[in-house]
Amino acid sequence: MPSENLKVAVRVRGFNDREKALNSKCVVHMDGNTTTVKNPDGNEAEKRFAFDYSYWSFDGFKVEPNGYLAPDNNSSRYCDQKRVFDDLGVGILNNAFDGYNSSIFAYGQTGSGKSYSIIGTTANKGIVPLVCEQIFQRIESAQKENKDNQFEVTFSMIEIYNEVVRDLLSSKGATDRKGLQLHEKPGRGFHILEKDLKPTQVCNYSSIEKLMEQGNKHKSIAETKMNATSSRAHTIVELVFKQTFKNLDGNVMQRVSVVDLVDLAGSERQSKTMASGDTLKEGIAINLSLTSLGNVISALASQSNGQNVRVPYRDSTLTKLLMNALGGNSKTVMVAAISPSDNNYAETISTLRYADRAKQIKTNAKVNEDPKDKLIRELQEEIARLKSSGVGLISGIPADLSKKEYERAKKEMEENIKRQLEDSEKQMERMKESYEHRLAEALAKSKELDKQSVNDKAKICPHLSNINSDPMLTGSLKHLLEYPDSKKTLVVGSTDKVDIQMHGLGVSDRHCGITFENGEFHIEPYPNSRIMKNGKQYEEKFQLNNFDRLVFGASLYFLFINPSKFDQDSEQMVINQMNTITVEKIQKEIAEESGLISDGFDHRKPDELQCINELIDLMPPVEEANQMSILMDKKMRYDLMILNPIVIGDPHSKPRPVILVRKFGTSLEWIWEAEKFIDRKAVMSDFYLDFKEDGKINNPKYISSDPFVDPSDMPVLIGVAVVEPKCILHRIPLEDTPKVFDYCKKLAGSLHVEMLACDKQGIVYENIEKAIIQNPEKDLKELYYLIRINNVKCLSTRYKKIFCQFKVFGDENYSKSQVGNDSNNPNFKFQRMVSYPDVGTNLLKYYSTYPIFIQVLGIQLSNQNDSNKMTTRQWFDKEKKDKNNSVDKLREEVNRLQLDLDRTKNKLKNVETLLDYAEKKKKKKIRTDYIRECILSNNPEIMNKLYELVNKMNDKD
Ligand SMILES: Nc1ncnc2c1ncn2[C@@H]1O[C@H](COP(=O)(O)OP(=O)(O)OP(=O)(O)O)[C@@H](O)[C@H]1O
Repeated sequence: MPSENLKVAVRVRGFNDREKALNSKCVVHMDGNTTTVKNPDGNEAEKRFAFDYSYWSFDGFKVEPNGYLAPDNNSSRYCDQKRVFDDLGVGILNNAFDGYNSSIFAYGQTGSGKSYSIIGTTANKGIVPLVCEQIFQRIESAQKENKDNQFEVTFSMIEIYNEVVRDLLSSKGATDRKGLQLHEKPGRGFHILEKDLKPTQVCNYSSIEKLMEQGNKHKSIAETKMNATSSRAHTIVELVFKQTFKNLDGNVMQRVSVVDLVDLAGSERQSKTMASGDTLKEGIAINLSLTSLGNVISALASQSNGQNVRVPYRDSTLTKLLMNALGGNSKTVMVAAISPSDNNYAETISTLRYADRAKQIKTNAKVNEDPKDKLIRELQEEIARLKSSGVGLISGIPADLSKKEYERAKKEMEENIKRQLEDSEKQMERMKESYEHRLAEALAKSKELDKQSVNDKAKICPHLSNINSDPMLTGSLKHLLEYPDSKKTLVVGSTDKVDIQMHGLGVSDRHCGITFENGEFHIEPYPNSRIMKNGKQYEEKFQLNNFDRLVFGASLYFLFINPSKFDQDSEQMVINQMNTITVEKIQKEIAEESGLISDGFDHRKPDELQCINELIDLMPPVEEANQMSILMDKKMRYDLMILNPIVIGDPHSKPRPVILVRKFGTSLEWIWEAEKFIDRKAVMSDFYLDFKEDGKINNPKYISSDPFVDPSDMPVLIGVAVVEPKCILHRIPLEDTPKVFDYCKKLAGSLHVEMLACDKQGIVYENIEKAIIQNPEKDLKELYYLIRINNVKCLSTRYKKIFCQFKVFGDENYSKSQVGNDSNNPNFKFQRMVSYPDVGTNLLKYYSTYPIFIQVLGIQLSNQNDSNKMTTRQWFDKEKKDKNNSVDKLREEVNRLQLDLDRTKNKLKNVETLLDYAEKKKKKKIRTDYIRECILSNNPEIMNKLYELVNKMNDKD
């Protein structure tokens, strides 16, 4: 079989709710096999890519009554699941029957539609279920044709998270932290030993469906139990397909083909992780596999172009396992899933570039022969050889052999051949037996799965159904609310001694009770447990209604479903509800309830909406980090805030959510960018799992670098000072003492700054009058100046080693002053010469528009350390109480002010009415003591007296 290129398909989905709310524009166009992406900034040419297939699933579809998305008319360009299967899935099926290995892997950012193409939904099945479904249909017809043909299909489902491989079909294996070991075998690459990962034999599609259900369930459990994020995991479904049949010569043949279907982790984290620049993440292989896959693809592409480069398969678990799929014996397809939206432009381009490199890869698939098949073939050859050699020997018996000797040799030979023939036939028989035995086992297992299926029960029984950030995992966990015997309360908790076991951060051993009384379900939270219903936290018992959204602990989301209360076609109703409720919606509800986002959310400007969406996404991990801090008593607190980048001296960025990190009982605090926090949270989770296993914090990995906090000797931003540099365009010297403000816009100190125009040699113009340029637009051809930061006056004594940094037009990196002495008012005498030998319009515009932001940084000193006075939980409780108290105090103050204001308004009104009265009575003057009395009094009787007095007044009074 000649080598062939890896096939690449690109698929663009429709806008999701978030993109619609952001009023996104579609930047992707497809024409034939060409995909074009337009830069939303409009100042770049369109980028074009050509792939084997371009699938337009953006628009032009209708929803059929069973939920299937189909083209809305004959001329529609919409590409549905069937088309993808016809193009890619059928090829995989054919390969499997022809004895070739095949692999398909989906690449793209989170939410771009990878799982949709690979797995799909109940109504819109993807490649995996369709391939599995059709494999059995083909087997059935092949067996009808010839009863002797035997087919065997085994199924396995694994996940790679943080470089660890886990068996998703085993409840124990899915949460085994150490995972499965990879072994290398020459000629076979890396694989997992059968004793560790025993593929399950399957005999029909429904057993695969159930295994996938089970795999998803374990994936959801593993995600919460291990505090991991499913979009960072790679899922590999492997089908091994064996065919045993007689060839035209009547010889028994066996063909084995391996089909790998890979749903890769979201690709966007790769770039963001790298961008966060936090070195601590290297303590854990957050997504080493995806980075390595990129490197392997690049190397293979270079190899295909004739370059002699090493392919770094061994760098990661994923690349080891995909070694064959990518560069060896396999026919491979890659689906690049992209979002149509302008907001995702950068990610889309990066996905398409990745795919573009992948399409250059060449693979070399061969028809596979199973080792057992090889054995059979060898045996048959042996038999043939023996038969023929026997004959040869008989016919070639030396002439000098006596007749007796000849007869004996012939007999011996025949017996030998007979024995060997019997042995080989027995061996073949045994192989057949073991196949039948395994098939019986598979059938028994399939029946077992049937018994376990809670999905059927959930159609009639009230239950809690999980909501996952990966829509594919939503509904994969169901807790039935069944009350055995006289039980009135089902206890929910994290141990195996409760009725409903839930794994997840912040779920206590005994978290809450669910009671069924008078036809209604109620939840009673137990002390210190976090339970939310429809966005609101409850500490008292509350009632459940159909489709209530529940949060247990930090981030376990469930929907309450009581089918007995449905009056219509219940199943469809549940599916419809499930489809509309997402983790994002639940988080939005919580954010609204807590006042983090206010009314009018949907009418905000796209930039603001984007920022709020990012904030909503960060809420669960922030809650999880706080829970881990409590459980490990780390004395740390994480709070979300929106940072206006101008306050940190970055005028070119948009407002964004960041995390304020504080150490209780000290003045230490840090601001972490979202990317850094997300990476750190993954390390914290790993750390936490170690802690949970050992009960103590002793992993040497974290002794020197604690993921919960930054090292105390790391400089932090104290504040920013702003200098207006426009005068330097006129060569007018500037001496200023700008104030330094911190991120809360509080005064943090001041600087002494000078900007002095100079010549090319750095000599300051002495005659200022002569140096001045009236019209820089016309006359300024070159610009040289010195910028000096003479000293900093920092108001707080909680910093040492203070220094400044800034950028001016054209700078890539910051100019840094030297580090000051340990005083908080260091004298730097820092000076830098800035040179522009060619002044252009951009420079003039920049200096006239933007100030220079000088950042002041320093190392924090903690003036007090009361951290250990209380446990982290007590610190949280205290802050909550203090906040409530301060809210109560504020409320009192507001009420008092309101009363004062009402009183003042009344008094003013009295004065106005008195003056109106006087005017009506044609009085030109009014006595001041009457007005004073009017202001002081609020009594109607006195007011009436005043009217009388005014009436009696004459203008001489
Ligand atoms: N071609 C499509 N047609 C209709 N809906 C789609 C299509 N592609 C994706 N979707 C929908 O978009 C959402 C996100 O898709 P999906 O879960 O497949 O993304 P993903 O890339 O696998 O994300 P993750 O990395 O989180 O697993 C899902 O609700 C899915 O049903």
